[in-house]
Amino acid sequence: MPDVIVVESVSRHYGRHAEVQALHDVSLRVAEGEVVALLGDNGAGKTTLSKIIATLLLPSSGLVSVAGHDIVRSPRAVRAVVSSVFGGERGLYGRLSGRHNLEFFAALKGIPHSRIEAAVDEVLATTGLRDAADRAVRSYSRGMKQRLHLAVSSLTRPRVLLLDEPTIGLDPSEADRLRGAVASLRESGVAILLTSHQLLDVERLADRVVLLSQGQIRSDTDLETFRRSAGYTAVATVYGSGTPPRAQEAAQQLGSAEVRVEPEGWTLSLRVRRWDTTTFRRLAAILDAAGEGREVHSIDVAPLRLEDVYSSIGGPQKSVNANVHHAR
Ligand SMILES: Nc1ncnc2c1ncn2[C@@H]1O[C@H](COP(=O)(O)OP(=O)(O)OP(=O)(O)O)[C@@H](O)[C@H]1O
Repeated sequence: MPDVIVVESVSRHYGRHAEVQALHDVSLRVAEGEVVALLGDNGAGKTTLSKIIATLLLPSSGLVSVAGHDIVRSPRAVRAVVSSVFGGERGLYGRLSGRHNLEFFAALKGIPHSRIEAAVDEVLATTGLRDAADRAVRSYSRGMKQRLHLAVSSLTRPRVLLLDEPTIGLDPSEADRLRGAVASLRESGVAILLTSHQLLDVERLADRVVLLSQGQIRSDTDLETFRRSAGYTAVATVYGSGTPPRAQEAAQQLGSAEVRVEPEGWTLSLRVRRWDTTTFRRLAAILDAAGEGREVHSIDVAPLRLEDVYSSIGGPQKSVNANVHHAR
């Protein structure tokens, strides 16, 4: 697939004396029909990069092109193929129906009168809003408004969609519907740059994950590699009572371990490289240590979540891998 967004060695600073370096030598590509998730803590530079691609900010140095158009030399051509969805309540007309909002924006975007109806019908279908099309937007749920934003953005059939926190504040089923709408846009070949702190969005939608930290790209991998970079694949939690197991021993044998002791019992949390028979036997040996007077009530094993990967490689670094907490 051809690359639709090409960012090459982009730097951007703010301030009269360039005291804030928001982006430093950033290179990134997004292909047609690809969803790339841009992850990073607050202030990492995500918004700055999105704004540069949307031609709202100029880079201090470096090159950016969108669908073959240079953002500095041909900003109009870029704007014609890029759509941004920042969401929220702003920008929609509450008293008008969803369909009328779309017709209004279609006219504003210069879609010829004869093609407006078909364009509106098409985006209502992709965003799952056909049934609600003739209701006033003020009666829409937050998720429906968010999908209407997406519909407005897709009216001109953009080649690039910049999505910022698309599911924030949505309940799980609304968030799923929104992800469905994004997935169908991706199917139609749109290149999507997704900025989100909701790692479920990333997990469900992204083909690649780019981790930005202090204005620099720390990693750029496919979703699976990103997941593996945490160095473990499962999280096991053991609940029991009596003498707590020794965190240090568990960490040596199994990877990383944390023991929490509470009046009613203890919890052993483990991050294991692999949940297999060797791991299972080692864990059993630790728990079964003779004469320690310990009872195991349950063991939960869950596959690694993206949150765990992010906190282990991108979030605050943990220097200790065996901890004991005593709660009172
Ligand atoms: N207009 C501005 N003037 C000065 N500094 C700015 C300006 N906009 C952003 N910055 C700084 O540039 C850096 C990158 O900010 P940016 O908003 O791109 O980060 P972000 O990753 O989008 O953060 P968030 O997740 O909080 O939205 C931060 O240090 C920020 O304080």
